[in-house]
Amino acid sequence: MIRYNICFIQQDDRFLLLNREKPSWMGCWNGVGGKLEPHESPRQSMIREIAEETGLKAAEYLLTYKGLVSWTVDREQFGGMYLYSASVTESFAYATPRKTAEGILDWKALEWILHPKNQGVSTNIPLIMSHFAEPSAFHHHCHYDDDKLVATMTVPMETATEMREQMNEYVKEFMAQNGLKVNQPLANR
Ligand SMILES: Nc1nc2c([nH]c(=O)n2[C@H]2C[C@H](O)[C@@H](COP(=O)(O)OP(=O)(O)OP(=O)(O)O)O2)c(=O)[nH]1
Repeated sequence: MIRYNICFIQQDDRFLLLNREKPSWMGCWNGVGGKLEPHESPRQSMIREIAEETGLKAAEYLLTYKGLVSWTVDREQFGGMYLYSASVTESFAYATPRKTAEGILDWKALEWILHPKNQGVSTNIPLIMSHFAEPSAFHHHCHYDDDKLVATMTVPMETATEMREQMNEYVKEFMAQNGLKVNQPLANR
């Protein structure tokens, strides 16, 4: 059910974003991350993805678990990703733009990422990142209809052990509140 992870690597007020070459993501700046491999913990997977996509080693940043992002699409698909931030020290030099096998990496200012008219970042990033300064982990859910983001919610997520249960409950409540129906129990997706 939660098959992906994503990390926003931070240095001062800028974030290292990836513009993937994959047709589905092209032209869209997003965090670093990908799919969890079987038997990997979310954190192990995040460290592996960061290394694969940026070359950064675990000793070079401080990884913080920020919560969960999930989405429902056209009342059919349901997906989720573990959310992390990573901070690198002020003095750490990581030159960009950098062309990698996945696409282009570049530092982007938070102000640019959050700008209301910015269409160059993945749609839900400004919403996710506006909660980044909060000290506790949160769950952000978004619903898309016909490729448009039509409803979102953000709730605090207190403990990792309650995470999956909480997520299902919140999503069911959210779907009901918005008059949306899913055809199968969310847990089986
Ligand atoms: N901002 C944002 N990111 C998303 C959403 N959905 C989603 O999969 N992502 C993230 C998760 C991953 O970090 C990335 C997907 O990358 P990808 O398409 O290259 O993943 P992949 O399955 O090929 O994984 P991999 O080969 O890199 O292991 O995008 C979304 O709705 N919003």
